Amino acid sequence: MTYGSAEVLRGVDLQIRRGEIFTLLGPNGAGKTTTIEILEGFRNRSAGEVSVLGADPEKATEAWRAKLGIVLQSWRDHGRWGVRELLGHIGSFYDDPHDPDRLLADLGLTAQADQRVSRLSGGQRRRLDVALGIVGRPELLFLDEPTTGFDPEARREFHLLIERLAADEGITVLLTTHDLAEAEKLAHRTAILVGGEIAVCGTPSELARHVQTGSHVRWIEDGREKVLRTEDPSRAAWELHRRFEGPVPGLEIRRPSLEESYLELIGRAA
Ligand SMILES: Nc1ncnc2c1ncn2[C@@H]1O[C@H](COP(=O)(O)OP(=O)(O)OP(=O)(O)O)[C@@H](O)[C@H]1O
Repeated sequence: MTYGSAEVLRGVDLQIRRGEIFTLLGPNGAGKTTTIEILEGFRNRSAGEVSVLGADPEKATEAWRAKLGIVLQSWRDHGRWGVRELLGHIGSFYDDPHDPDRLLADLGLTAQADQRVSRLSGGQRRRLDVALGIVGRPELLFLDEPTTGFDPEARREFHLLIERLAADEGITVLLTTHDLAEAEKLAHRTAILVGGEIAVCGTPSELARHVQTGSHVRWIEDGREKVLRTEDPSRAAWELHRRFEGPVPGLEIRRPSLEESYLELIGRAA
């Protein structure tokens, strides 16, 4: 995918299964939003093939669009609307919408039903965003960085909600995030996008295996900390022991956390 002459996606090859919670993880500018905008049919691609629910998003029909739920990164302000009123209004565009009160109850927004949207907290607005995304009973829900700005409690509740939607309603969820812990917690599978390419794709344990390669061996030499990344830390320690002709000052061998490995991966690829 190119914007003018700038190539921002290169050979992104993905298959997402029905009923799956799939996260697209990556740093700022990795191409996550561009990818999902192409899948949503909001952005025309410059090359490649795309099929979403059996159709090419560029040739989308209204019937195809009605099967999607879309929660955008930026809030489209409907601040003057009442919460229930807005949900009922958006629902009226669909054939078989959810009952607004039921949905508000499911999302923990019953107490806010008669409030103006502009009065909601950030977390409540995000939950309303999700309610708006699912009111038409979509088969596929796109969520672009849904938990940005959430406190830990709101994040946890949101994760439970997404898990429930996938389990109870069989909705396929594609969610973008910067947060590795979120992807690990929530996703059946995750693709890490770095610089427009998929660096790794798999289940949380596959991700850990791919990303967490090697150990860090640290020691002090000439008054400075040295770090070696290696697949064979015992050999490295043995060689250091020989070189120092005895105990190695400050020797430490540690397997990096998944978070550290991820940061290293995106740092290396950037
Ligand atoms: N309309 C546009 N015109 C030109 N370049 C764009 C446009 N939209 C995005 N880009 C560039 O494409 C690249 C990918 O952007 P994109 O928004 O897809 O990344 P992202 O992974 O969603 O980032 P973030 O996490 O910051 O939202 C970036 O370098 C960005 O500057």
